[in-house]
Amino acid sequence: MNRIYMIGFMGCGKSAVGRRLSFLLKLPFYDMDKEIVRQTGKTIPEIFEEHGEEYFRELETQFLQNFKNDHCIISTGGGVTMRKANQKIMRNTGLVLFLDAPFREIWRRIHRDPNRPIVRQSTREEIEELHKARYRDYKQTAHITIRTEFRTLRQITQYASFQVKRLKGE
Ligand SMILES: Nc1ncnc2c1ncn2[C@@H]1O[C@H](COP(=O)(O)OP(=O)(O)O)[C@@H](O)[C@H]1O
Ligand SMILES: O=C(O)C1=C[C@@H](OP(=O)(O)O)[C@@H](O)[C@H](O)C1
Ligand SMILES: [Mg+2]
Repeated sequence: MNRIYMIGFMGCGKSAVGRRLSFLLKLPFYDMDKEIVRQTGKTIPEIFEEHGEEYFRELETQFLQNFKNDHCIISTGGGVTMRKANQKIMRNTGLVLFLDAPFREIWRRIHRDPNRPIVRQSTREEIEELHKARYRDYKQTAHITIRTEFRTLRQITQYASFQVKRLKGE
């Protein structure tokens, strides 16, 4: 299949860049978190509070296993690479783009956001540890790593588009 997946830590820009890239490449856009909210009728914090993180992880895997559309852009949630099965599905069904943002920038963007339950429950130090712990999985899963520091959303989107076309031989 011919999908484009955006991966990376919370706040690295997956949703924002994914949406812009979908306009640029004229492809439908899906945000996994939004799809899960739509399917369950619950917000992400509600799912975490009522059922726990493991249940949310299961919903992510089910989404990846059951999703049928091809030729589209999918922005994932920052924890999607925690499961090897998810890594495998993504690599086997599309191109995987990792948005690599510096932690201080990530923290600035996410620390006051009430919609990210993991941030709400943790200290800055804990989130920084999580960023470090996940970094290798992002790198290993991605076909392309894009460093976002000092780049605007527009520049990142254009660079992503260029890399996608290059890898597809267009
Ligand atoms: N390169 C960037 N420059 C400026 N703002 C950015 C950049 N990348 C992301 N943002 C902003 O940071 C916030 C978090 O981005 P978002 O796309 O929701 O991240 P993610 O989906 O990876 O968690 C949004 O308000 C977004 O517009
Ligand atoms: O990193 C994580 O474990 C999570 C990231 C979130 O998505 P974003 O990466 O879009 O913030 C969302 O899936 C959930 O809050 C858990
Ligand atoms: Mg997002």
